[in-house]
Amino acid sequence: MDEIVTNENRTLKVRAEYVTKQYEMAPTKSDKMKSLFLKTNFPKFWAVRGVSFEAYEGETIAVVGTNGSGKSTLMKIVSGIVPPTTGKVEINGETSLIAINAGLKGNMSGRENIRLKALMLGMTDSEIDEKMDDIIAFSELGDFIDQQVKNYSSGMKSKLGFSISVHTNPDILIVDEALSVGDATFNRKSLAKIKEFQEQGKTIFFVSHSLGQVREMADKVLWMHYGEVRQFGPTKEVMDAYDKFVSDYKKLSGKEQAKYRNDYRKAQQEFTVDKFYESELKKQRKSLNLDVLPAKEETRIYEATHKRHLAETWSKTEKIVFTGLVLLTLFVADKVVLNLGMKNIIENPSSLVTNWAPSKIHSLNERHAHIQSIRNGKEK
Ligand SMILES: Nc1ncnc2c1ncn2[C@@H]1O[C@H](COP(=O)(O)OP(=O)(O)OP(=O)(O)O)[C@@H](O)[C@H]1O
Repeated sequence: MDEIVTNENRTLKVRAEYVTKQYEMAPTKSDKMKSLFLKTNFPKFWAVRGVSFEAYEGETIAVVGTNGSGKSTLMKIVSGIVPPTTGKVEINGETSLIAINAGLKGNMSGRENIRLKALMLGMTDSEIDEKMDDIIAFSELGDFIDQQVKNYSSGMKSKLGFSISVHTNPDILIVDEALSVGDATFNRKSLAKIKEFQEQGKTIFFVSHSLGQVREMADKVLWMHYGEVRQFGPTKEVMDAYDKFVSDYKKLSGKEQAKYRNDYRKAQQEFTVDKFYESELKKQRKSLNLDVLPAKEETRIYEATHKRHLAETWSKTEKIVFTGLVLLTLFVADKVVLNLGMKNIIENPSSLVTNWAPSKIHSLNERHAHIQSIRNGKEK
């Protein structure tokens, strides 16, 4: 991404343009598998519909919205775990996603997970050795650190994930509800850590249902509403509008609420990139007070709104061949090459492609060698 600096001398860290994510509503896991490789007719819907925003160095952005509005999906796209269907996200720096369970391997101990995740995030062995005690102490897991993570409660997993991420010093931190599952003491400590990051000028995204926390911590709020950005701007302005929406919605009768939800869900099913392109053109023409935009700009918007992610353009056969090769590689490499876990890969095989972004290949190969040596050492 080209270095962009605002007139307040702030560097652009994340730019999302016309991002969408389409999911298939497959009822069971095996249906989901089938839909990856065979032609199926499960209904589709758009969990994210044409989201654009920019985030600068030093900004703390809260992502709010009702359940299922697309907050986590958007954060996974920003952190590169899930590819968008169309549109693009440009990142200037290293992201670290803290979500309950994110990137933790259940069949390994907390201590082994610390080493693995830290290696994947680019830390060297000696840096990890140096920070290991601090990470364990911050996580408050005590002797449980040597237990397998699959036996942890969700709060314990969140504490471990949070502790690892804040000690790996990312410059773009994405916290997805991890702040709400710990106990009160841990949450206070986590908030203090986030404030420390704010003072250091990092870019922070956090998903939260705690509206008080949002007002206290965020500079800006991104309000997601049924997959769209309903509003993005200064905290007070957006939160006042959000509070008003919540209180108006609560005043509706049960029947009216159901109609409201159904209308939006229908819009999520009927969304198309073509319709979105047309509405985007109208919006821009109106804001510039023009009947038509310059042809070059209309073409640019067409291409940007229709740009499909590589992983989403593959044919079913290509997916079968690629997945077969990947499963074989993972088997040989003892399933730790990308720290994704089988469940994630089955649910979202294309995440493998995004994690092999060209700029990361060199370091991932190096880290893989490290990881292998840890595994070999452990098995001796
Ligand atoms: N892998 C998936 N396959 C199919 N649908 C999915 C998948 N992941 C998310 N969804 C759907 O996408 C929509 C958005 O989900 P998402 O988790 O992003 O919402 P959210 O705003 O984070 O919700 P919450 O506040 O409840 O955590 C939901 O309708 C969800 O069911």
